[in-house]
Amino acid sequence: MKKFPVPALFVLPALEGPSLLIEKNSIGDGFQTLLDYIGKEGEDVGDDLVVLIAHLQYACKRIAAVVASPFNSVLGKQNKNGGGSAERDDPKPLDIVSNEIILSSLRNSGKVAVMASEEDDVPVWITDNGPFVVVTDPLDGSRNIDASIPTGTIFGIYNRLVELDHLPIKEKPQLNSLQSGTRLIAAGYVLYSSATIFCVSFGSGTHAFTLDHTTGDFVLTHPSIKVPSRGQIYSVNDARYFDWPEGLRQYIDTVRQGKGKYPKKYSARYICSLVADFHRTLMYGGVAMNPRDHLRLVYEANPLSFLVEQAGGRGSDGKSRILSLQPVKLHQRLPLFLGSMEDVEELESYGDVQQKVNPGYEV
Ligand SMILES: O=P(O)(O)OC[C@H]1O[C@](O)(COP(=O)(O)O)[C@@H](O)[C@@H]1O
Repeated sequence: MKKFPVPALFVLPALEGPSLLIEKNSIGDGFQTLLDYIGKEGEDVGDDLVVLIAHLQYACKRIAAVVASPFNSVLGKQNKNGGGSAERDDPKPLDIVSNEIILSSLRNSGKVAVMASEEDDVPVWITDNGPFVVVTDPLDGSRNIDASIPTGTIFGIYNRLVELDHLPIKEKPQLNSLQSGTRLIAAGYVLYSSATIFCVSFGSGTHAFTLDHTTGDFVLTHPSIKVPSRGQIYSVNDARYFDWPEGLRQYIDTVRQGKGKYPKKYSARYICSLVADFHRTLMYGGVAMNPRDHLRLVYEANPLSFLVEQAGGRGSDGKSRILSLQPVKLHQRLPLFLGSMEDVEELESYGDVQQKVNPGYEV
């Protein structure tokens, strides 16, 4: 039998059972956990941000436990009392629990001035001298929870705008939260799936850490992720085909037939859970999209665009770079196209790809 050269590997000794083989990372040796990686010997993001990330990862471990709990079936049900608003969908109890878990961790960190959440009408002012502003969708894809389909937490981190400190408490949380995506200092998501993955960027590459349930640590498993410049997968809810504009129909028809710039027939993948669809796109390339005004600029589009750009890809609203858009309101929705540079650029070249018809779909 042909022998393959063994790549540089190191072996993490397991307490019991088979050893766990993990590819040696390209950032350097020794940065095995998320907290190692962002500490002084790693990317050194600064003490304040280390404290914030430590609290955030703790919150996400708690959410991971809640979504996997046998007792979550009640929490997954729709909130019959509403609780949404004109701009927000009705939250499920699990959305609310996740929101509270994140809020309490951010409070405990002492490092956060404002938290703006997809689940709250207005941002919460936490502490005057907290250096950071956190925007978050605490549990995206919660409509999937009863079927145990993956969900995720999305977050973005900005510096607090000290020049706004003199403003009244009614104004400064909102203005701090409406910063353009170009000002993000970090962003990430946590995927709750067969593995729990914490994917983050501090502005120099996108890195993913997988939860090791034996130690409770997020271990670096995907350093310096590069989204392939071209994929062969499109991800969209194509039951909406007849509500799409002509340009988007043409694009999808073209790549399905292998008649696009990349002469291969594309495959479709759509989980209908943004973090899961985005994570797969980061790994395999292609384009993940929601062409109607549904996903939110502040909580979803900006953080994920930051991550995909840091991985060499593109985040677009079908016409422009997402990160360059100035948010005008907190719960602003927009069409979203994320993925491989060449795929997103090719899609944009069809011009008319934003779905204007948005009748309100039941499922
Ligand atoms: O119904 P569509 O247009 O396929 O939208 C699905 C998208 O909506 C989401 O479920 C988020 O919407 P909600 O915030 O209303 O749950 C994403 O996870 C998913 O990608």
